[in-house]
Amino acid sequence: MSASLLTNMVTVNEAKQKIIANTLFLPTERRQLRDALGQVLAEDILSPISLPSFRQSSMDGYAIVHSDITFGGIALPIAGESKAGQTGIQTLAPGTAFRIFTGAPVPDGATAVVMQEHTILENGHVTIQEFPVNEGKNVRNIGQQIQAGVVALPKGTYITPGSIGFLQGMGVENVSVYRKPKIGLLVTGDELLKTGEPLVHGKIYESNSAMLIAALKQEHITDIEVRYAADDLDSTIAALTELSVDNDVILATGGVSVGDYDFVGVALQSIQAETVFYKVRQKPGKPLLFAKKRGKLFFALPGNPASSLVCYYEYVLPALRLITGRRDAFLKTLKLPAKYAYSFNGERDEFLKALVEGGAVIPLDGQESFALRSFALANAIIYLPMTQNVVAEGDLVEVHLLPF
Ligand SMILES: Nc1nc2c(c(=O)[nH]1)N[C@H]1C(S)=C(S)[C@@H](COP(=O)(O)OP(=O)(O)OC[C@H]3O[C@@H](n4cnc5c(N)ncnc54)[C@H](O)[C@@H]3O)O[C@H]1N2
Ligand code: MOO
Repeated sequence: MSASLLTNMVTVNEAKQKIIANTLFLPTERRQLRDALGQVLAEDILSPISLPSFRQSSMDGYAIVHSDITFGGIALPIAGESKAGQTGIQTLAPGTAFRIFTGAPVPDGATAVVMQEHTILENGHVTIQEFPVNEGKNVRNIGQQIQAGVVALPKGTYITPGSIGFLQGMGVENVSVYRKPKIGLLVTGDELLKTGEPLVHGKIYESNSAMLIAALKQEHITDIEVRYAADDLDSTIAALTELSVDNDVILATGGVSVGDYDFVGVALQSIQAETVFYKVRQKPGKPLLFAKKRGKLFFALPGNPASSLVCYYEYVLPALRLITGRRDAFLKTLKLPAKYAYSFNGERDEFLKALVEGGAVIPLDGQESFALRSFALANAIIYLPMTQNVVAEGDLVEVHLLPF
């Protein structure tokens, strides 16, 4: 690896700050609301209508004038019916009741709805057993949820199924959102076999690409171009060059350390990507490299599977979220008591695969960077800075929740 790549190792915090400082929003696009799940609004959405847009009954029962009910047991003649979907405007005369159903328009003049469990129906009359009946009872008012013309959802909102339901309910069809990134994924390593190929001595089944594609899918990112490069400089340069044409973010796995066959760093230099940092004072994932070129981001992830995935969650995922307009870019962080003692004496901060259970966090067995069994069972990562290298049972530790 050439001298200029051997920059000083950065700390975890410095690396994260550099990612924040080097990410720009991707362009926006207009999308059908129903296709915008997992994207971020690039505009304030003003409510085109009030919700509800007419007075609605929230119960099956009888619409009345509440002041008619001066004592319990008053009987009112049933003068009409309002059912959900009814479009004509109806008017209720004082001293009468309307049969009404949930979601139906409350007739003009009616001031309350009495649920049918509080009534007795006999000979075309309804006896109201409730007293007093408060004005507005069981009536959803116009604009009670939201008034027309106000901000329904602000720019920067992450679109969830709840957001889609809310906007759909006010007739919104299209929204402006930040585009999802296109990802180029470079897999390097002469030892790698595809599933189905016979296992021979010295070879392993390639697993990082499936793992990273799955992680991207959890972020609703599916536009992924995968290339494989042999462990030589020319094919690594060729693959990175091709992946840089159409993609916004290029991820490489493997070949980023100092071995004679680790070409990713040099190849990135050859294509004039500017190294932002190389090597982070962390375990696992020390040789992580972050570079950029004309707005495109390059992450060279260490080949060890657990290192790759830790670096994805701690650095790549936040970068992907930042460029797509998300404010909550980093994994959700909380402090929890450790269920078991743990200590280390290395000179790097540690990320531990962990399980949050019953209000505590368990560091899992098998933290080596080649081992994925612990990751397969984990729902969180414990972050231990070097200043907290001895953890006693019950000590509070920083926990990063994995997305599920
Ligand atoms: N002399 C030194 N050697 C190493 C250092 C160091 O500082 N000095 N750092 C070690 C650390 S820490 C890591 S992490 C690894 C990173 O190595 P590379 O990124 O160059 O990755 P490779 O050598 O290509 O592979 C490492 C390991 O992972 C397996 N691998 C790679 N790709 C895949 C894949 N797609 N699917 C499954 N497994 C994969 C590969 O077979 C190796 O076992 O370097 C240390 N060495
Ligand atoms: O930093 Mo490496 O990821 O420990 O094995």
